[in-house]
Amino acid sequence: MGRTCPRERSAYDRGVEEDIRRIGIMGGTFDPIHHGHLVAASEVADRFGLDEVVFVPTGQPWQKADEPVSSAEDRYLMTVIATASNPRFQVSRVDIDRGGPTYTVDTLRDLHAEYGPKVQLFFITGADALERILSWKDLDQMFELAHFIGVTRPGFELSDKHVPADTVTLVQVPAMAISSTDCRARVRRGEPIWYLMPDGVVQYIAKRRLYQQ
Ligand SMILES: Nc1ncnc2c1ncn2[C@@H]1O[C@H](COP(=O)(O)OP(=O)(O)OP(=O)(O)O)[C@@H](O)[C@H]1O
Ligand SMILES: O=C(O)c1ccc[n+]([C@@H]2O[C@H](COP(=O)([O-])O)[C@@H](O)[C@H]2O)c1
Repeated sequence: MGRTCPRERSAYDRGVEEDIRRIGIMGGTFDPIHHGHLVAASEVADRFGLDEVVFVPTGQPWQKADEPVSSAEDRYLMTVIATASNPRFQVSRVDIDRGGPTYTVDTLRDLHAEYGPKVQLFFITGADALERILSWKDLDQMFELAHFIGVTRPGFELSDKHVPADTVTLVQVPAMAISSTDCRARVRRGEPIWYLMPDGVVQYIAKRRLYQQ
């Protein structure tokens, strides 16, 4: 693993005005959201002294175009349910409401426009997504709009060799061997998903009969 540090806030505070808000962005398809996402966001918020973390469900995840994805409204509501109890967690509809394929460069532009100039954005991404980041749209502009934080994920190597120097910080988070793919397969097979995600999300999946086939 490359550069890591147990507490990152001081490094990023240098030269930063006191009244600048530090906002984490946790983008994902969240089909469904699970405790791997929530633990990663919580851990990064603590290490980087973030004022809040905004969860941003994708509109159309263009790199998952070959896979069936649940409706944006179901994924948005599950994300709201999962984050509701944490006062520092918010959910944004920017990627859903923009329409079309979701590109992180647009997410960051829209959130900068919404939050105004006195904000610093930190985009949180798991090791698997970081591996593929060079395939994302308008990389140079994207890296100018936020600092990227790559987090560990069981089964994947966390490396910053895919990104330009100084654009990403790597962070170890408690290992949660959970994926949305596995959660969907469990529902299909009639296996429990309790405790892999917040109870309200388990109940929402049952109520809406998601992932039955
Ligand atoms: N268990 C986990 N630990 C750390 N990061 C995770 C974990 N699960 C997902 N992430 C990260 O959260 C972000 C959103 O992930 P996503 O919504 O695609 O979930 P997923 O579990 O990877 O879904 P799928 O299995 O459908 O691909 C990505 O950056 C991903 O790397
Ligand atoms: O910008 C891109 O081209 C791009 C390509 C693939 C994924 N992303 C973003 O990466 C985040 C995780 O995506 P996913 O598909 O792993 O759920 C989510 O915020 C996506 O919008 C972004």
